[in-house]
Amino acid sequence: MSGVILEADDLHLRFGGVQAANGASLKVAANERIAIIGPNGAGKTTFINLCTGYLKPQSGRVVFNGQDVTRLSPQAITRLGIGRSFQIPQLFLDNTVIENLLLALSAREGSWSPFLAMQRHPKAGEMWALLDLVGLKETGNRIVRELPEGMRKLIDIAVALALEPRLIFMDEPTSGVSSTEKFQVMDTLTRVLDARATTAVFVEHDMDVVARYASRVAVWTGGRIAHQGTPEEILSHPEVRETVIGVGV
Ligand SMILES: Nc1ncnc2c1ncn2[C@@H]1O[C@H](COP(=O)(O)OP(=O)(O)OP(=O)(O)O)[C@@H](O)[C@H]1O
Repeated sequence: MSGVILEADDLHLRFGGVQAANGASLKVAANERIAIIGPNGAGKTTFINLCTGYLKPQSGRVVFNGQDVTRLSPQAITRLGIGRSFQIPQLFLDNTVIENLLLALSAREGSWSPFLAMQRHPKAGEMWALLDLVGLKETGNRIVRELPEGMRKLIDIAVALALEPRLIFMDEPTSGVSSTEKFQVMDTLTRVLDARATTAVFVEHDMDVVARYASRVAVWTGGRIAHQGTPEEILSHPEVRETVIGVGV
């Protein structure tokens, strides 16, 4: 595979009696859109946590752009260019959208800008441009708590993108989003990722979303990949249909 930017190699992590990563390996090439699917408890979130520094494996390694990042902190990994968004958006609910974006940026720079100085932040212009790109410019001054889940998802992703990652891991970008909003959220997201040449790996339970937006699908079971291929190959694979899709992924 050419243009590999991230390689996770043979990751193992056990929580008590649960082998959450059991030889998890994945190569990610620039500009891919990889969907990770699999049953509950298969180790999908654990894999994201291992690649983004939130968990450390008992063995195996993660290499990003030729650098071993396995033991680095989440902040150090973020600074190197790996972003992530969460299943439940990690936002300051009582602050405005733009304050959330600026705080993320301040955190990356290792500073803590007081909220009152936010609007004068040197990057404020850039943040408004990013909000415009995700179609949320009108909401910049709204308090996050007041916004619907679909918007919060996009804001959480915008917070990750504010840090200008080359690669972003997204844990269920459409969970909690209504079925009418999900394609809108994903269309916006794809447009922004394309505009910024950002590679993406996302956990997804919605097979319509997988079919429409993934360039490759990795099927997770028992802490590692059981199958991978194009959406067409994977979504028509008899074993995947029976063991993964059939159980209500
Ligand atoms: N911090 C933890 N401590 C103990 N066990 C954990 C921890 N995190 C995950 N696990 C266990 O590891 C296994 C894999 O969990 P993980 O959340 O990675 O699965 P998942 O595929 O993301 O599931 P879901 O689709 O439900 O989000 C599960 O059995 C889970 O209970």
